[in-house]
Amino acid sequence: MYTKLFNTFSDAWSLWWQTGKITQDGFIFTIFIGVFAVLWFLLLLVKKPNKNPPLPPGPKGLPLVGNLLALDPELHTYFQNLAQTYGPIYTLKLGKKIGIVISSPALAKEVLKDQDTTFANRDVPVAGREATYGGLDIVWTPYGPEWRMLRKVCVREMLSNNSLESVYALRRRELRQAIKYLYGRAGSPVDIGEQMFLGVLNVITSMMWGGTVTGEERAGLGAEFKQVVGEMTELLGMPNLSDFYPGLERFDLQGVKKKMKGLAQRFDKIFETIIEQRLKINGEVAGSGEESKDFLQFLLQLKDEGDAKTPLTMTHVKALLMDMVVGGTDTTANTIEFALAEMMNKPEVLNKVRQELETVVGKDNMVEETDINKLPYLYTVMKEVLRLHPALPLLVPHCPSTTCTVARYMIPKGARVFVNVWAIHRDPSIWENPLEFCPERFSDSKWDYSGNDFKYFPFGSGRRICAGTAMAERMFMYSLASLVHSFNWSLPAGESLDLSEKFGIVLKKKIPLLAIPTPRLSNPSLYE
Ligand code: HEM
Repeated sequence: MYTKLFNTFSDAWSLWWQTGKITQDGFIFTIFIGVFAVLWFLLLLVKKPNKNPPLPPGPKGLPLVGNLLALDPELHTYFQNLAQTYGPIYTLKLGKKIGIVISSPALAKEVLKDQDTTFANRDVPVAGREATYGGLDIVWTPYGPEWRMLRKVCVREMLSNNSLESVYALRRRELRQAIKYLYGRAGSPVDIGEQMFLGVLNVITSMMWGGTVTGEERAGLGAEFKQVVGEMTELLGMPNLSDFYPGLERFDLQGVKKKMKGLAQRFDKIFETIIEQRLKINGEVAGSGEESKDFLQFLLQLKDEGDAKTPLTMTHVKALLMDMVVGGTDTTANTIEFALAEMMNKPEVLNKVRQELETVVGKDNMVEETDINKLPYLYTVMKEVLRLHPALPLLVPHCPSTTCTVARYMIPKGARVFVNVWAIHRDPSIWENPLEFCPERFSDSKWDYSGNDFKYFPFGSGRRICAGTAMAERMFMYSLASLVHSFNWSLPAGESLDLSEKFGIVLKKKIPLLAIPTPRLSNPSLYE
């Protein structure tokens, strides 16, 4: 058989040579194709086809460290600048970790809506774990039954509109307290962020366990608590080597873990004391029907009687208290501070808000929370400040639970995904004069922050959307309306307004706003 095949082949060979030049050209072509086919076949054998799509593009990094050395601490602006070069999705190599940065509405939608279940997880940083008893709170618990249980407990019992309605008296009391304090400081500069922080903290702690900070303690403790929460949110946003090289965690080279441990312990001591006192009182009044009706009481009851499949432990109780204190205070207080600063910088906006308040509330009355639904212009101020200074500029980073594809790029399981909502809110292709503070852009109420529009989503979107939106909205509107209605505001002599930001997981003013209140209501007794 081989002889027959050889003969056929050599016959064809001589025929080619004998049929002249054209045949010789054909021969060379055939040889070329043959060699090419063999090489291609060999290549296929050596290199298996790569079915995985590539990672998104990104800046070249150095061996071992990747792009870590180039990171700027002001991550939101740094990420925005890189997006100009690498586009709306890019990769950063952060030591052993892959970071993915998303900066367009279409891709934010793909991550937070189309593939929400996959991305509803967190890559828990060492600082987050240290602050929340090992990540046992709502913010850091992975998506699943435990997270659902924690979120349901908080939203239903504390943060829903119905629960909030039932404790309006607490908010009113705390806000009146704050206004009275400011009245006492008339003519002297006050730290607006600090006072608003204390106001929100008091509302939250009184909703949780009935405790507040008043009188003499107010100034001192306000500053202390604000500093502790501020440092915690700064550590949560800071790039930490222990997150990028898990093997280095035990060395804690930047001291992030140690610092966070110290800060968290300060709150833990308060929580322990309060829980201990409550358990003692509960023992004393058991069965008399005189038990407290606050959030802590509900949690302690749930701990004893809750679902056996997903139990609520004492550690969960403390982690939830930590979430409310850390997640609810700085976010809301910083937003109110930015709003007053932006309005003082644009007196025409401040005057418009004031006029609206004079019409709806009048100079002979203090603002009530029921008034806030009748203040549409103030509402646009809130939306605009949340556009320009979203409290969480990169949301809380998300993390896919499995390797997946976004925009034809591979996003590996466990990557840290930053959605740069700050950059989307300042994108000139979406917003006219994006850097200008202009509440009127929200006049047609086209935009809301329910998480359905990926051009504007200051509270996030999807399963992990902020759990405290209703509370933030009420506290912001009620506090800002009261500040503007009750006082005229001016800067200390020789000071100028600074509107720059400082990055942390929660954005804050680089320079705190110090402003002087001058009472403006008709009757001093209103401030009592
Ligand atoms: C102006 C005020 C606030 C803003 C702008 C804000 C914004 C956000 C954002 C962007 C997220 C992350 C969403 C994501 O990961 O995709 C978040 C999460 C969260 N927020 Fe807020 N927030 C505010 C106030 C509050 C308040 C007052 C509370 C509670 C008292 C609160 C509780 C939470 C919690 C528990 C989470 C974690 C949700 C989860 O992972 O399931 N926030 N918030």
